[in-house]
Amino acid sequence: MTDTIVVKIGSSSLTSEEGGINRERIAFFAHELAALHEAGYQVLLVTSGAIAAGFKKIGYQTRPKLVHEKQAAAAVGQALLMQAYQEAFASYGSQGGVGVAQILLTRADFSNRKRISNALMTIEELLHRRMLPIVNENDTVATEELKFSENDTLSALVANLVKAKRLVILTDMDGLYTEDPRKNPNAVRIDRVEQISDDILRIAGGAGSSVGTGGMRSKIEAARIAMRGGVPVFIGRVFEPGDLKLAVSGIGKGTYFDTSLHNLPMKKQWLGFHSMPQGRIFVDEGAERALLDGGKSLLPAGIRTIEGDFHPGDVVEVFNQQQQSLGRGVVNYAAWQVQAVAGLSTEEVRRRVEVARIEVIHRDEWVTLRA
Ligand SMILES: Nc1ncnc2c1ncn2[C@@H]1O[C@H](COP(=O)(O)OP(=O)(O)O)[C@@H](O)[C@H]1O
Ligand SMILES: N[C@@H](CCC(=O)OP(=O)(O)O)C(=O)O
Repeated sequence: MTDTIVVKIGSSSLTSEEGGINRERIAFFAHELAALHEAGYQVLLVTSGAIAAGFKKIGYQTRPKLVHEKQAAAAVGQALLMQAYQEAFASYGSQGGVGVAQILLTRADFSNRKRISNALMTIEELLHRRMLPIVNENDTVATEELKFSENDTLSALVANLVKAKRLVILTDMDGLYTEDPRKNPNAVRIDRVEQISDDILRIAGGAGSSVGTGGMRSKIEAARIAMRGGVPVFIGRVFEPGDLKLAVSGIGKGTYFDTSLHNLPMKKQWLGFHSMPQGRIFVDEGAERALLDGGKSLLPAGIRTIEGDFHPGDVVEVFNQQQQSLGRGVVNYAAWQVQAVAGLSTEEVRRRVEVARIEVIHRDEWVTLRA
């Protein structure tokens, strides 16, 4: 079955603070999405930006606050937004680009079985015909939603509806930080979240920029909805060509909310969630790739340094050179033995130490903690 990716782009990434569409950014995102489509994925875009795109044209100085004004601005802006996407997608590649379709939904539609099954059938037919559906809220009728005015929840509902492989929520920040980086520049990014606890919701704070409205909080709440539906989520930034593909493949600039660990066999769940690592092993790029992408075992050749005093059978945590945790595994070596053979070839290792298995961590005893 073809994998489906739902990408949500917020107002702050598409429009300027003063209002109006940022055509350069739309062209950039359209080409990123088209590249994903061309790579064989089924791609759906959930886009905001109608109000932000339309309010100036209708004569408001700043983003309107009253519901009927927002609705009027969105009615003007939605057409401008779609026109900008049409043009941008059509200009992709040399084959006449990628065809797009407009879908307008309200959250209430999701609680009406008939309406939502109609929406799903439409979307499936569009994807089958290799069109790229572009979804926004139907702001003309969605008064309740407009008060909260954010598309994050909508994107999670859409991702669950189409059983997406991943929901990618793009914004102007490269992920969830320990605090709002606009307020505290020393805040640190959280690379991975396995469970959306109250602490995580607390650090997400309130609403964000002046053109966007949901802030980080609504993105985290959306991530929770998607994760409950079994869809892993990425929240982050796509800024340079190729960034979207990286985000989809698990190495993007942002925070991953992953449900995959919940589907692991009991033994690996224990390894990932509950074990107490006795040491840390730092590996080079080759070993990182072998562990994350290749499903391979960890050999001494890829090890740079270690910390802690562990023994065969203990659990250790493995890090890359950027100090990011890659996962955990059961070691077959004592700390002193790893120290003695780090960076050496298998042949050399056999000459220097006597161990039960040549792999420092066998792949069957390994669990990846990065997406
Ligand atoms: N803990 C946090 N980590 C990252 N960003 C945060 C955090 N708390 C609040 N924010 C704010 O959330 C904003 C993104 O939300 P928003 O402006 O609504 O974006 P969008 O229009 O893309 O949906 C960021 O610009 C940032 O200032
Ligand atoms: N549906 C409306 C509002 C969406 C909105 O501002 O959402 P977001 O930028 O995701 O917080 C629009 O397109 O302007």
